[in-house]
This record gives sequence, structure tokens and C-alpha cells, in this order.
Amino acid sequence: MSLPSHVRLVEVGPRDGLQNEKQPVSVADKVRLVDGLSAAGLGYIEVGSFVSPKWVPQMAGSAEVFAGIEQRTGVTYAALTPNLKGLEAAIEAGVKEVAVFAAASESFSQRNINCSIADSLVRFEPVMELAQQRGIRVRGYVSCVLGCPYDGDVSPHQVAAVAFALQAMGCYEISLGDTIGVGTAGNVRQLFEVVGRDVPRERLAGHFHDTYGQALANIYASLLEGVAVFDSSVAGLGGCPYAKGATGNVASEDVVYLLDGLGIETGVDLSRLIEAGQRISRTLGRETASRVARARSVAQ
Ligand SMILES: CC(C)(COP(=O)([O-])OP(=O)([O-])OC[C@H]1O[C@@H](n2cnc3c(N)ncnc32)[C@H](O)[C@@H]1OP(=O)([O-])[O-])[C@@H](O)C(=O)NCCC(=O)NCCSC(=O)C[C@@](C)(O)CC(=O)[O-]
Repeated sequence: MSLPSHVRLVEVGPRDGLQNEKQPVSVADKVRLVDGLSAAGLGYIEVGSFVSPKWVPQMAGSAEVFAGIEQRTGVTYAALTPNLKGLEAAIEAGVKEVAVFAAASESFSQRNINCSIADSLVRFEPVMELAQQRGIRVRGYVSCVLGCPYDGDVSPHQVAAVAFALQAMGCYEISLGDTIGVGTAGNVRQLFEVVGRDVPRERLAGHFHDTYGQALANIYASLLEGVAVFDSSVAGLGGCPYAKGATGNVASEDVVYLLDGLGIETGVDLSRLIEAGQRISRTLGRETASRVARARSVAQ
């Protein structure tokens, strides 16, 4: 299969990245991050989550972040909404696109959203209904697609069943999350081959954490499978509060560098993206996890 000429990047740093921070991050710093990312040319930014603050305290100020950001034309600013209460809060904050999140493993579903996979799908039904009434597009996530921190191996057929259910209830795109970053190029190709029989590949996205250093190889493997949407996190921020030891998503800077090298268009200005990543890394008081950003700062 030939590679796509264009890839859509879904920047999840402000949400997936910052949700896992131990130290508090101010609304002003989050706003600066989101605005820096849109200025770098990212067309889709996951800004925050409307989840229980008892479960994920770092996302508590998401409405204020939405109120503070500069909303550029052509950029999608999205939020996670696990239930109707979350969607109502997102609507109140003026959010135009949301995501629901399910898992392919039962234990992760329980730990992350306090219900079984089947119950989570039932919970999403009123979310989909209200979103449709309000003209809000809904993206779907499936976590633990290549392994679960509690249950171990996960079958691609189980992933396909959950992805198909999300598509059937109206999610326009399904992002397959390697939450703990254990996948390798071989099982990533097999995953998309199996899931692709039930959900068209143009409706699938890859979401790779980089715990085992395989994320870029996994993106390349996904490109070979015809996938052209990838989630990534500036400076490689993050982890998952319910997946101990998992590192952040693949760094957006490293993905852009890979895609630039392949001649695949993303619309992102790498230098400005590196600046946004360096700024948030300084705010958090640590070095960026992007290898490209580190190499560029040494070269300068
Ligand atoms: C889903 C629930 C709410 C169920 O949590 P629950 O405790 O079962 O919910 P409940 O309906 O029984 O309500 C309990 C309390 O939470 C409140 N509540 C209920 N809903 C909301 C809401 N939307 N916003 C704010 N508050 C809410 C509700 O009002 C009540 O408050 P109380 O009466 O006790 O004061 C909880 O488990 C939760 O918030 N989980 C979120 C977990 C999360 O955000 N995880 C990280 C994102 S997923 C991820 O990172 C993976 C991904 C997407 O990146 C892909 C990958 O890498 O795999």
C-alpha cells in the first residue's frame, strides 16, 4: 500500500499529557500551551476533559481553559466526556467536538470509568443522542488495544467489537489506544488488519504511548495499513492515571519530523511546535521527552 500524502494529527498534550501531572498546572499555562499549539499549525487540539474532578483533578479547570483560549478558525478544540453530565458541562463551556472513551479490557474499563465495557456503551447512548441534537461531532477511543496493565493480552477481535460498537452508535472516528505502549510494528499491523474488517481504515486513528520506545515504528506500521490520523502529545507529555508506569504519548515533534521526512504533509511548523513543547517543559520544570526537540536544542 502506498503512503498517504497527508496525515491529520490530533494533539492530545493538553489533555492526555497534563491529566497525569502530579504538580498543579495553572489555567494560564494550559491556555498558553493550547494557543502555542494552534499557532504551530495543529488543526485539532484536545483541550481538556469534563470528568469527575475526584478521579482526574488536573482536568478540573477545563471550562476555564476553553474560555481563555484563542479559538482560531479551522482548528477543532475538543474535550473528553465520559457521560451525559460531562457532555452537558462541555456544551455549557461552548465545546463543539467531544470524545467518548471505552476500553477493550474489562479491568481497565472498571478502573478508568468505573463500569464494565457493556455498561460504558449504554452510558454513551444518551451522550450520542444529545450530541447529535446539538450538532456536536463525537470521536471514540478504545484503550488497551495491544495490552492491558491488569488483564495482559488483549485480542484484536475484542478491540474490533468495541470499535464497531462505537462506530455503530455514531462516532465518526475511532482512535485505537496502545495505552501502555507495549505494541510492536507486527501486532499493530495485525490489529488494523482485524479491526479494518469491521471499521473502514479511513475512520480509524492510532494513539501510541511510547513506553517501550516503539511508537514511531508503530505509526509507520499503521501508515502501511492505510491509517492517516494519529494522536500525539507535544514534548511527549503524559501517561495515564489508570495505567501505572505508562509513559506519555509519542512526542508530536518526533511524529512531525518522521512525516516531514516521508514527504507527508501535516500543516505543522516543526520549529514553532518545538517552541511550544520547550515552553511547557520549562513550566513543568523538566526536559522535553521529544528526541527531536532535544537534538535541535543541542544543535543550536
Ligand atoms: C466516568 C466517571 C465520572 C464515573 O465515576 P462514578 O463515580 O461511577 O460516577 P457517578 O455517576 O456515580 O458519580 C459520582 C460523582 O462524580 C460526579 N460526576 C459524574 N460524572 C461527572 C462528570 N462528567 N464531571 C464531573 N463530575 C462528575 C457525580 O456528580 C458524583 O459527584 P458527588 O455526588 O459524589 O459529589 C469517573 O470514573 C471518571 O470521571 N472517570 C474519568 C477517568 C479519566 O478521565 N481517565 C483518563 C482519560 S481516558 C485515557 O486517558 C485513555 C485515552 C483516551 O487517552 C486513550 C488511551 O491512551 O488509552
